[in-house]
Amino acid sequence: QTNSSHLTLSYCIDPDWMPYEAIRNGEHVGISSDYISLLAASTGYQLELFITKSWQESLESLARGDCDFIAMLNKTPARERTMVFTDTFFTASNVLVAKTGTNVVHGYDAMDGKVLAVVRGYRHDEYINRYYPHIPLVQFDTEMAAIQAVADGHADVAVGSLLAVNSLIYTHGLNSLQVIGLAQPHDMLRIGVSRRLGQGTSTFPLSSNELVARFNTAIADISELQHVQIYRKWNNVKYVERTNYRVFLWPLASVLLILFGVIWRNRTVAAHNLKLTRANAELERLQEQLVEKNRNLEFLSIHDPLTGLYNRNFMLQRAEEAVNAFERFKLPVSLIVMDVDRFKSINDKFGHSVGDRVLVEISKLAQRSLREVDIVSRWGGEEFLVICPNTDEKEASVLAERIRSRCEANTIPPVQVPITCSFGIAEIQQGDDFSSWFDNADKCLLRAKSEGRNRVVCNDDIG
Ligand SMILES: Nc1nc2c(ncn2[C@@H]2O[C@H](COP(=O)(O)OP(=O)(O)OP(=O)(O)O)[C@@H](O)[C@H]2O)c(=O)[nH]1
Repeated sequence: QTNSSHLTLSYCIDPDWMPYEAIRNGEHVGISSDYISLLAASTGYQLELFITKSWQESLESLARGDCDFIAMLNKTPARERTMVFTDTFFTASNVLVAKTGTNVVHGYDAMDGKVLAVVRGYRHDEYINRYYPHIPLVQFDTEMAAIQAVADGHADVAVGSLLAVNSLIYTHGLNSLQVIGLAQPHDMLRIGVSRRLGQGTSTFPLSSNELVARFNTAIADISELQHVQIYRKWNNVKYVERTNYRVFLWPLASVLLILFGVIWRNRTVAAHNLKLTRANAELERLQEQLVEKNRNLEFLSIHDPLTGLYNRNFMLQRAEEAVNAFERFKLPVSLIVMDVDRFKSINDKFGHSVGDRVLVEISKLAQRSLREVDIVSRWGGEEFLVICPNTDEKEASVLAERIRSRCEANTIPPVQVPITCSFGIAEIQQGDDFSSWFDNADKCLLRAKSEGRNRVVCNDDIG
């Protein structure tokens, strides 16, 4: 009679075959670890992991009797010599892996001289040697080493179980590799119980066949839901993570692209705006220059550039207006013609620029001496003309006298002596046009000159 709760069995696994099984920090992890837990619970046996460093070592440990069974492996004719196998409790596809861009290969018949990487002691090693002896094989200790050999160009194709291959490709970032086809046969994973069990030195009360029968009962009890849960638990977190990265990659790239687009556009617009602002500022400056020039032109068109007084053209227009206004309103208006005395001698003696300065000073003096309403202009050379609106001859002669006396009292350096002026005045008469009106004033000026200069002569004085 056996008390199953005290019965202990040790088992070996492949220490590096995720997600099927592996030893991590001395613990059994992976798909087979969950099945072992279910079987332990179902049988009541204590199932203990015997730690090994490689798959080869696990097979050897079983052969030596260090472990009683192997947790998960395929049945092969060679293995059947040392093990009795349970029913299959997990199936998985095998795949061929090669560099991205390699043609798809359907099975080993299409290998076409390619060098195939396999794991030493795995079923494929035995299977290909038996059925496809012409395929050149290179053997590696782990699936990772076999796949890495393809990535590094030491082999053309590697064969491995789908889940493990996926896991390795994605956890190790071997982006240059891809699955190029399915490889027969599929994995039909079972427990392999050592034929030594129940024989020789074995203290276990059941024979290997009896234990297999016991395990088969437990395997049959595993529900489909439990199978699915185990599969989903271990099939393969990394793969999902990586898929997520890809899901985010395009949106992220699009967002970055749009962001760069917006930044680039803003920079372009800003640069364009800066150009526009500068162009506008330049335009404004030119416009101001133009306005200023127009203002100068306008000024020059009606002013004398030397003295700043109105010029002859402007004065002619104002004089015509004065004649017209007189014809309509009969209000008195007088004309004063003023001429600098002996100006030629000033030019001759002191030079033309001193002569210019004298003209400027006398202009200012005349302007200061007249009323707001009077219009004073430089008529030509050293001759000035003043229109005095609402002014009769007598009143105009008072104005002229004021200018005359101020000139006389004034000296303009370097001319030592006072510079005097002579004046002719005529009030407009009925029937006068500008020409006759001016002639009258000019005659008076000639009289003033001939009578000794520095004096004011009115039309009335001539009679
Ligand atoms: N410096 C200067 N001289 C001028 C200007 N316009 C005319 N003149 C000179 O003024 C002088 C006028 O001389 P005249 O017409 O002989 O008369 P005046 O010397 O003033 O003698 P009276 O009029 O008879 O008193 C001439 O020599 C002209 O060359 C000017 O804008 N600047």
